[in-house]
Amino acid sequence: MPAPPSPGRLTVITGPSGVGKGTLVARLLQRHPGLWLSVSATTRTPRAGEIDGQHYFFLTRPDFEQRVSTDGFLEWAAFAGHLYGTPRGPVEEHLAQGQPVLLEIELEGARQVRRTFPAAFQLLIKPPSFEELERRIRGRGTDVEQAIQKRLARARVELEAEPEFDAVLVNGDLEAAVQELERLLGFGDAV
Ligand SMILES: Nc1nc2c(ncn2[C@@H]2O[C@H](COP(=O)(O)OP(=O)(O)O)[C@@H](O)[C@H]2O)c(=O)[nH]1
Ligand SMILES: Nc1ncnc2c1ncn2[C@@H]1O[C@H](COP(=O)(O)OP(=O)(O)O)[C@@H](O)[C@H]1O
Repeated sequence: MPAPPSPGRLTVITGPSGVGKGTLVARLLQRHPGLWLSVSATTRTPRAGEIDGQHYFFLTRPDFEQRVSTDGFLEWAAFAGHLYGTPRGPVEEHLAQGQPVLLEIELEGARQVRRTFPAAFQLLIKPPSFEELERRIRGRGTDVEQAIQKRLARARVELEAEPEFDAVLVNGDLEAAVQELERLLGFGDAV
């Protein structure tokens, strides 16, 4: 059983698109408001209902590249034709204040964090099956076919990286998965 997230602990959550990372993290944050979730920057266009500064910071590609050149990202990567990055300043500030920090990022970013923050806890979320993953991406209704195809192709690579992770969580039954996530992060039975 891992120790409760110590003050200033960094946790990385990775997993294929549509596996339920956002859903799980939202439930976790509701139950544990002391956790802080990093808001990423991206060059992709907002989906219906996504708010700039809340779900993502939506940047133009030149603005994103400018921030790369000034070392403004803790990590960044290309995914399905767009760029995604973790703004460095807020993460460092929250960690310095002793607050546990969550990053919800794809595989290449997780690998970069493994190099720069080797003490970070790295968790892979898996679907019960590939067919269920595809059902969830399609059922979400947020992506055009081309974006779905890119995400499914990438999903196979991400799932093959399982041995790189400190822990693996299968998101089958949602409530059971939230409880397992709490256990893995050291919250025990606390709700
Ligand atoms: N490396 C990296 N990946 C990110 C970041 N923010 C989000 N991602 C990942 O980018 C991928 C695509 O995210 P998104 O376009 O929101 O699609 P979704 O995963 O299908 O909801 C997901 O795997 C996210 O975890 C980031 O700051 N850095
Ligand atoms: N345990 C689960 N069982 C069934 N559907 C789920 C589960 N977790 C998430 N979903 C659904 O799957 C879809 C993708 O979830 P989402 O959180 O957007 O994934 P991600 O952030 O990993 O791309 C959403 O429609 C969500 O409601």
